[in-house]
Amino acid sequence: MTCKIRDILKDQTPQVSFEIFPPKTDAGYDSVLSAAEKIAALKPSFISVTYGAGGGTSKNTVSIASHIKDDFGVTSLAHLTCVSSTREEVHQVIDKLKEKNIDNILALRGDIPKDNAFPLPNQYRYACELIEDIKQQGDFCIGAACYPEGHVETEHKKDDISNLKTKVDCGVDFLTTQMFFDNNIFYNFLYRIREKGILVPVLPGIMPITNKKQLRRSMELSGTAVPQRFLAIIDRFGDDPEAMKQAGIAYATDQIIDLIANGINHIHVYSMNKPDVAAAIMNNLSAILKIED
Ligand SMILES: NC(=O)C1=CN([C@@H]2O[C@H](COP(=O)(O)OP(=O)(O)OC[C@H]3O[C@@H](n4cnc5c(N)ncnc54)[C@H](O)[C@@H]3O)[C@@H](O)[C@H]2O)C=CC1
Ligand SMILES: Nc1nc(=O)c2c([nH]1)NC[C@@H]1CN(c3ccc(C(=O)N[C@@H](CCC(=O)O)C(=O)O)cc3)CN21
Repeated sequence: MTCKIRDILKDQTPQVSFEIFPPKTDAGYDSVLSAAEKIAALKPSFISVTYGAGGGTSKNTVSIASHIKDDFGVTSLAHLTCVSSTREEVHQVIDKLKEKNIDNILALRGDIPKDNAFPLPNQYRYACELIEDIKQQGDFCIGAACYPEGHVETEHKKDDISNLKTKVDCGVDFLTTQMFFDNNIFYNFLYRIREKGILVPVLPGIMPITNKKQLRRSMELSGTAVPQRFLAIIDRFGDDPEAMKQAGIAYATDQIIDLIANGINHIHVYSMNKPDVAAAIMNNLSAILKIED
């Protein structure tokens, strides 16, 4: 049985998906798998598995994504980045994904590692080149990333949207957004891209910030604006781990409820490897996720 995310996204009942990252070393493998199992037990619409956040690659993404699908019974979305690999290496990973019958790939350029030369001659430069290769190699459902506040490397927001249109036209089935902490930024972005003819489903990406260190790391990755309302939370609760966790989960829940209230039915949550955070969010939404349109 195939389970393509583009088909899941046709369902108009509110649904939540989660993201996890593979271990940095093999020693962490079992604990990540156990977190994935607990998150899968919450029955999200799918679980995505990153591939070297902040640069680099991961040899465990394919294996974790295949356990999620085959052993834990939840659709998986394997991230694949192309900037830290040769074309040949990328083709080998695509082959492995095909072998394991993984239907969904999030095709990313990837973060540029600090000490690497970029772009390398004859290697990948943009996500759209990766998308073209994935399409040639198999029948995958392809997702890609988009940036409601503009990509950090792009000078003009309008260039970012025209680059996004080029990317989507290469054969993207759905988009996930970079994290944002103010829903108005997302609504505005959605309006602007629809106006430019980008019509694929867009999943807002919500990151529950449950400690101070994570906020710093997330800001480095995304360059996202942090609203005053959220800064006040960090200021007041940042040094009390339990209070910060509760406030971060409540803030993310509030964003999700507002999105669902405004007709956005599929939400991607960057809860990363934290089953307790994922469970708390699901619990906060228990009645809302049963509502039919
Ligand atoms: N869920 C996730 O894991 C997410 C990851 N990211 C990360 O964001 C980074 C960028 O990845 P992608 O969005 O896939 O890259 P991309 O290739 O779509 O865009 C990268 C930059 O190049 C520009 N660009 C794209 N296509 C172009 C073209 N044809 N001509 C000229 N300029 C072009 C874009 O405007 C942007 O500034 C990666 O670090 C990725 O890992 C971002 C959001 C979510
Ligand atoms: N530029 C960019 N690269 C990404 O890989 C990425 C995004 N943006 N935005 C969306 C998601 C969010 N991602 C994230 C977000 C936070 C952490 C994080 O907090 N990492 C901590 C903890 C790691 C650990 O516990 O081992 C870190 O310090 O790296 C990781 C990946 C991955 N994704």
